[in-house]
Amino acid sequence: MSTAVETASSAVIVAIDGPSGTGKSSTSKAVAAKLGLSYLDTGAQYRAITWWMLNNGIDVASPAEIATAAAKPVIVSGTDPSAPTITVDGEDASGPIRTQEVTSKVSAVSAVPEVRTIITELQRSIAAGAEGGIVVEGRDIGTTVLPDADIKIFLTASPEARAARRSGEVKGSDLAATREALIRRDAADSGRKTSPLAKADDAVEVDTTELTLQQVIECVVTLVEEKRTAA
Ligand SMILES: Nc1ncnc2c1ncn2[C@@H]1O[C@H](COP(=O)(O)OP(=O)(O)O)[C@@H](O)[C@H]1O
Ligand SMILES: Nc1ccn([C@H]2C[C@H](O)[C@@H](COP(=O)(O)OP(=O)(O)O)O2)c(=O)n1
Repeated sequence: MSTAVETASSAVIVAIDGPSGTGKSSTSKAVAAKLGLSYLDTGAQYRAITWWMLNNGIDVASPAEIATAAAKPVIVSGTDPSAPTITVDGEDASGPIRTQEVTSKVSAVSAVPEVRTIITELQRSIAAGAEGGIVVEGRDIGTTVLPDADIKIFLTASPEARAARRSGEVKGSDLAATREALIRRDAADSGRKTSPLAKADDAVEVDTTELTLQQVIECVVTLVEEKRTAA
């Protein structure tokens, strides 16, 4: 499998990775909008394939069943940062992929190598087609999907900060339970065999615990602009 992604020479590819709640999606969308780049949420694609498996009677406790079905759903991602979209077999999946059921199963589905091969190819073809450049966010973008990205960022934050951010999104959610669920998902995502959540050696690590979202966005915009000027 080739990892090289060819884009126009002026097109910048930005890879943003990190655990849940570190600010990847909010930062990536804002940076892409500010710099006129496309935007790809790779977590949404893993959520979409998980949603399809759950809807189609696949036993998500069985890696063999998941592997056999992995190529069946047609997942399409819209990459406008001001209105990102995701469809599965032509159906809008943006709402249903965020349910608790999908969140609790997505690590198991995304650990299956056949799933990762298919989704990784899809991600590379989207990045290659983004003529003006793209911000791609996920867990393995800098290490596996786009190892030649022009700039790689790895966002971190304390589990407490991440849990507070996540439970702030859902009215009446239990902070301790959210924290435990986050830690469990991070452990599964970091511990899987195939392209685990990891910082690439050449990624810039940004700890967002004490930063506002605005500060993180400015930091990443500056890093991308410095890179563009140096190129
Ligand atoms: N630096 C920050 N400070 C406070 N809240 C933040 C910060 N970054 C992101 N958030 C909020 O935290 C939540 C999770 O952010 P999100 O971008 O979805 O993270 P991720 O994509 O890494 O899971 C969102 O509600 C977002 O607005
Ligand atoms: N590049 C990626 C992106 C996400 N995943 C998997 C692992 C994650 O727990 C799930 C969901 O990712 P998503 O970014 O939507 O998660 P959160 O926004 O942090 O809740 O998908 C992955 O394995 N590889």
